[in-house]
Amino acid sequence: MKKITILGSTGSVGTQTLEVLSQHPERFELDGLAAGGNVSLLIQQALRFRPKRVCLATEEAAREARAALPTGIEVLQGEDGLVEIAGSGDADTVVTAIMGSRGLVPTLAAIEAGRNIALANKETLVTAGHLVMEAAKRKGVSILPVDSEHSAIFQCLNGERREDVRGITLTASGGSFRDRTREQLQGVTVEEALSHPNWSMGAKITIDSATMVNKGLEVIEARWLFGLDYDQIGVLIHPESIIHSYVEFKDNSIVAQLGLPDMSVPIQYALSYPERLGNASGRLSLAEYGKLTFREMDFDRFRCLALAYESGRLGGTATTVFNAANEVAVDRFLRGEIEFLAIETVLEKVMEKYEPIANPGLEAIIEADLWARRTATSL
Ligand SMILES: NC(=O)C1=CN([C@@H]2O[C@H](COP(=O)(O)OP(=O)(O)OC[C@H]3O[C@@H](n4cnc5c(N)ncnc54)[C@H](OP(=O)(O)O)[C@@H]3O)[C@@H](O)[C@H]2O)C=CC1
Ligand SMILES: CC(=O)[C@@H](O)[C@H](O)COP(=O)(O)O
Ligand SMILES: [Mn+2]
Repeated sequence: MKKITILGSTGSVGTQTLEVLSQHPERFELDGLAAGGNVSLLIQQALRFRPKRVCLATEEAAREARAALPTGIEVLQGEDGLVEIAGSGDADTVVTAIMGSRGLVPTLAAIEAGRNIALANKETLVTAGHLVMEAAKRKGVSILPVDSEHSAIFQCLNGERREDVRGITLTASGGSFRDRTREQLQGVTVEEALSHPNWSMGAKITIDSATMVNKGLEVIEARWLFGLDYDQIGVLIHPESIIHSYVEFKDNSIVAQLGLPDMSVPIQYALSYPERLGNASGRLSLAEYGKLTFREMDFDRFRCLALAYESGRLGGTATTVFNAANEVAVDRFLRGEIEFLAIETVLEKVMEKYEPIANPGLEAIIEADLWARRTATSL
């Protein structure tokens, strides 16, 4: 029986992870759950799955959960509770499904405690990939990708020699506005931006998909997960989201992973690896699709992707700052404070003002993250 802790259990990835667990009760047992403010859903989840401990973001939410849950379920609270739930207990695998760089410190705590990581929270690797990968290597734990593209690459690389890899290509749906010109992006609404053509996901990643920041974060995530140079990581628009990504080898062979756009597959694989388990989700029929289409990435149209590559190539704290500035800009857009196109402007201005630090430790990372948040808020 594999014991699982989920950070971010009430979100899109978190709820789908619990569905995977419920499909395989003979294989998985829940150890801990952590959520932000959705107390009623967390209580329902805890009553159904009976973890040993849960955590909520605030004291008020934790009090409400304590009143509703049996005494056998310990209720923790805040950032300290999150670190405790990630690093103590009996979990074999911690699923990091919190949004944002807030996931970094609990992920490091889980690694230090020897847990394997099923990593959905890409912002963790963008913020401090070198620290996470070094800690994982030192502790001998696996970082198993949940992000669909990285799960695809991970599957394509299975049993292959790294020196035989020429490069990888991450596919991008193009997001909510893929058929619009830049001019047609003036004045788009939050509701329009939240309407993803293929995936149902949390608000922040859906906006990232529309700006193409999501693919930028994924390029940086891939650099750390697979130890590649940025020149070896390409992006291709694939509107159907059926080919989840592919690897090209030096003999010109391309190996791709295909499937319906359904996160239960990569979530389950990260939990069951190296085994594959049955999945009640739909099966892909290529005959039904008939054809799959592709378009060259346009870096002038999707300027944020170019900025992500630039920050990745600068290295050090540049990606920390890129990520934190983006988190603030997306939040401001979602609250109606800035226009959609201003997300890009905020990113450009913050990056222009910043001088990255090479090989930063955790303290320097946290400082850079806070600086970027303050700067992105003030623009
Ligand atoms: N959704 C998807 O299909 C995919 C997502 N990802 C990545 O996975 C991560 C999660 O995405 P997604 O599930 O869409 O996001 P959601 O916004 O749907 O969920 C975020 C989760 O984080 C929780 N949370 C927020 N603040 C805190 C806090 N202070 N302490 C503890 N938990 C907190 C939320 O709790 P609450 O709701 O209770 O406030 C919620 O459970 C992101 O990094 C995203 O990029 C990657 C690939 C696919
Ligand atoms: C499901 C998943 O992994 C998301 O990151 C998804 O890839 C978003 O789609 P696009 O960024 O390709 O629009
Ligand atoms: Mn993805």
